[in-house]
Parts: sequence; structure tokens; C-alpha cells
Amino acid sequence: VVEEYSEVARHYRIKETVGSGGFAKVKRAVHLPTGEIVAIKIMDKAALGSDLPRVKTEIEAMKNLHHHHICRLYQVIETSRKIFMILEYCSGGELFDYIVQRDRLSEGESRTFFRQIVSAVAYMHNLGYAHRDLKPENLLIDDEQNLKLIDFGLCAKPKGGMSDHLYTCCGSPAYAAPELIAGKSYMGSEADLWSMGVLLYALLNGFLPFDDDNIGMLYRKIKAGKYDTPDWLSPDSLILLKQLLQVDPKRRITVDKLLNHSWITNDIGVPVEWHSKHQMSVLDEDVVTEMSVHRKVSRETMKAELEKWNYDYLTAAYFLLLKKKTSGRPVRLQILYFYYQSLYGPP
Ligand SMILES: Cn1cc(Br)cc1C(=O)Nc1[nH]nc2c1CN(C(=O)N[C@H](CN1CCCC1)c1ccccc1)C21CC1
Repeated sequence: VVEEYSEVARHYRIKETVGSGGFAKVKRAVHLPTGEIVAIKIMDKAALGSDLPRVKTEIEAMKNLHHHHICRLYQVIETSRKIFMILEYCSGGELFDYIVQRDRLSEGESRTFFRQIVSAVAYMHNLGYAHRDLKPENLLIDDEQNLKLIDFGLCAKPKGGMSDHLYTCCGSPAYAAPELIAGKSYMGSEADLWSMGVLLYALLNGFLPFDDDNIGMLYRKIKAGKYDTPDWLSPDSLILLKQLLQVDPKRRITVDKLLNHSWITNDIGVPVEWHSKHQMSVLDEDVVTEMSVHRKVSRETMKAELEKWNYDYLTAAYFLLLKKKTSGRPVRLQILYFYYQSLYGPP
């Protein structure tokens, strides 16, 4: 087992499990060179079986998605038997649990969260990606109450761009669009907007618009597109829900129309900003300095190495040092002594 974890153990101190799903589990860990907390998604290749392509899909998508409301991928380690994805850690857990604990959210809090979801989805759609599994379980809360979108195993980047139709039926039934469960060809972006309608309904009400223990009944309810409208919903909320939960995908609102929708800008006044705050093309000078000094190579050599974006320990160190800098912590790599101390405990 040590062999399996050797590459990971060299740079990370693995802590407790924070989540376990079908073919994977997620553990909290410390990135030893920076001291930053990360999440490590561990998958057993044999157990993955036919699901292995989903993991490759997720990894390739996350390598291209750099956004403050999308969970960041730092490093990928593949051994003979396992795949380790080193990801951003969110200490607030899933939005799903947050809603359940509060019964339902106020319109103001729903708006704050929904704007962040719109920002992430607008960014994805403008890059040509559809998520296809939007639900509160796939939205994590970080230590600054920001939402981070996760689980890109089902996302699609149609070859012919966002106008291309998709066929594979996927995602969670309660959040699936009518055209998707009807088995017709559908547009990933349009299906995402439906799921966002179900998500907004769940935020505002604390329960789902379409629900039934019998899958056949559930599908009938989704295709009918009829849902309860509790009296705490404001007229503006009802208008937006109606525009999102449109059974006809061609009449459904698009994410670009959402950016400055009156419900979205209400009380806030400004449209949703979807562009990424992270500039990948320009390397941060302070981080390059710290890393080139620490590894005793020239800045040019370090820059050339970093610009390969191998998602190896250099990529992880770069992103985590940058995260330290943006969080106002010192841009320092642990010097070897402290490094081994954190590795083997105090002398
Ligand atoms: C639940 N929780 C409580 C605290 Br405190 C922190 C967390 C927590 O999960 N934090 C966290 N930070 N970063 C991550 C996580 C969880 N996490 C996840 O990727 N979590 C997903 C959750 N999916 C939602 C529907 C099915 C599974 C997961 C995927 C496969 C196996 C287990 C979990 C990442 C790695 C991106």
C-alpha cells in the first residue's frame, strides 16, 4: 500500500475522509511544501471499470476550467492501481446540507448563491462546456461562503460547439430536463438551464419542484412541467422560475439573458460578472520567484517548466502559493527542515 501512496505521501499528509461516493472517496490533506489544506479524490482504477472514461473527462475538463466558482484542480497523480486528483478544499461542505439545515433560504441569500452559480455556468457555456449534472450536492461552500462547482464527470464539450446536440441521457433524474428524459437529442446548455431552475426552486423552497418515489411518475411530472408555488415566493421569483422551468427548451431562458435579469440584479444593481479572475497566461512574479529560489533554478527555467501545465507537483505548488498570496498569507515554501518536521512530526 505504501507504494500506492508513495508519490502522494511525499508531498501530502493525508487526513480524514470527507466524502465517499460510488467509485471514489475524498480525503482532506495538507500540502506539505505550502501547508495549504487540499482535498484528494482517490479512485481505484479496477473498481472504476467502464467509468474510467468519466474520470478522464473530468480531469481534461478541469484542466481548462479556471474560475473562482469552479473547484480548482491542482495536481493529478496516477499509479498502477489508483488515480489521485488533488483539488481545492471547501470547509463548508455541500450546498445540499446547507439548505437542509436551514429548511429553506431567504430570497436574498438564494440570490447571492444563485448569482455565483450563474457566473460559473456562464463561464462554462462560453468556453463550450455543459455541466449536465447541476444539483446542490455538486456545489460546495468554501471558508468565505463562496460556492464552488464540482463533479465534471458528466460534462460535455460537443465537438461542433454548444449548438451541437447531445444524446447520452445522464445526471440526476429530479434535475433532468424534459427533453433529456424524453430521450430526444438535446442541447447541454439548455438542459443546464433547466437544472438551474430546479436548483433555484430548491434554494427558495427547501424541497424539489418535481419529486416522486416512482421514477415513471417523476418523469410524467417533469414533462408536464407543473410545480407548486408556495405563498412565500415573490412575484419576481415566480417569473424567473417560469423562464427557467420551461418544458420547451427553445423557449427556455439562456444563461446570457440571466446575467442581467431583474431578479438577479434586484437589490444588487450590477449584472453577474462571469469572466474568470484567474489569468492563466500570465505567471505571478512573486510565486515564480519563490519557486525558482526554492528549487535553485533560474526564473526562465522555472517559468518554462510551469508553462507546461503538467498538473504535477510544480503546478500544485504554483496554484497553492498563488492561493496563499490572494488570501494574504506569505508566499513561502516550507524550507526542508520544517517540511520534514511536518512530514515526520516534531523531533
Ligand atoms: C462534506 N464536507 C464537509 C466538510 Br467540513 C468538507 C466537506 C467536503 O466535502 N469538502 C470538499 N472539499 N473539496 C471537495 C470536497 C468534496 N469533493 C468532492 O468531489 N465531493 C464529491 C461529492 N459528490 C456529490 C454527489 C456525489 C458525490 C464526491 C465525489 C466522489 C466521491 C466522494 C465525494 C471535493 C473534491 C472536490
